[in-house]
Amino acid sequence: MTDTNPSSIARITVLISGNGSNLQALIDAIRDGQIAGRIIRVISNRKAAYGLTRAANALIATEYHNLLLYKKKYAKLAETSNSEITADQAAREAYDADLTELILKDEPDLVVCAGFMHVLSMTFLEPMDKAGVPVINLHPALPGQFNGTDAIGRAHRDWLAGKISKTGVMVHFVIKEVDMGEPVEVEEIPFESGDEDLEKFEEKLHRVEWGVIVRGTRKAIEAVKKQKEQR
Ligand SMILES: Nc1nc2c(c(=O)[nH]1)N[C@@H](CN(C=O)c1ccc(C(=O)N[C@@H](CCC(=O)O)C(=O)O)cc1)CN2
Ligand SMILES: NCC(=O)N[C@@H]1O[C@H](COP(=O)([O-])[O-])[C@@H](O)[C@H]1O
Repeated sequence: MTDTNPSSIARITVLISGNGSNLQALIDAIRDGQIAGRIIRVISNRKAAYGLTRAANALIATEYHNLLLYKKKYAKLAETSNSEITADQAAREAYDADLTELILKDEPDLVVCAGFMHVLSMTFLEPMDKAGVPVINLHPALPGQFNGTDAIGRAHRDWLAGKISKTGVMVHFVIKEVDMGEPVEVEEIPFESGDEDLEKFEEKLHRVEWGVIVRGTRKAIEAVKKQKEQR
């Protein structure tokens, strides 16, 4: 991508699992010219993800990539094989390899995990790295804190227990170790009186996320551009 031609528009693939409010923040930011990019495909690991509807409404290509099909296929294979790895691990690795193929055929410049609730294995990360396509993830916690699922609930409980006084949101590069990749954009959220209600606090945190995912995606695109110009 260079600044003087249309290919300066970054091709972005977004992975989701749910409501898609962060996907919507990206769609709106691109529409408003805040991100020099185009979402070329939205892929969900859950069929009922409302984010698929948001993508379709924005005329973005969508795909449902179904892990269950792989689990059924490899459970059957396991009955007749003495493979070292479990059927579940084989299913996940095959799923991830096919997910990579699905993504790379679109020739994206960047992949954004926006509430993608699936731990990615090396059969995804290695080919993406080899293809030079960075993967970033939005996580509702500060670097090194509350990795994994239910990060918001866990932070909120620790605050109520007097263990912490702040949490936050980050966008980070995706590596094998979940939520341990280099941060790209971080915003702290100090807990305040009135945050005792978890549902209301989650709404406050989601509003912070919508800004962090836009700034983090923009920074990642700038890093990709710089890297390509240095080649
Ligand atoms: N290898 C990596 N994969 C993913 C990362 C990462 O940093 N490294 N980030 C995640 C997103 N994520 C947290 O930000 C996350 C998503 C899902 C899980 C998890 O435990 N998933 C379970 C299924 C849970 C469910 O279906 O509700 C699983 O995959 O078995 C942990 C962290 C994207 N992937
Ligand atoms: N570990 C990853 C994780 O917890 N991601 C979280 O999933 C939600 C997706 O919301 P959305 O579907 O409305 O964008 C967001 O809160 C995001 O931080």
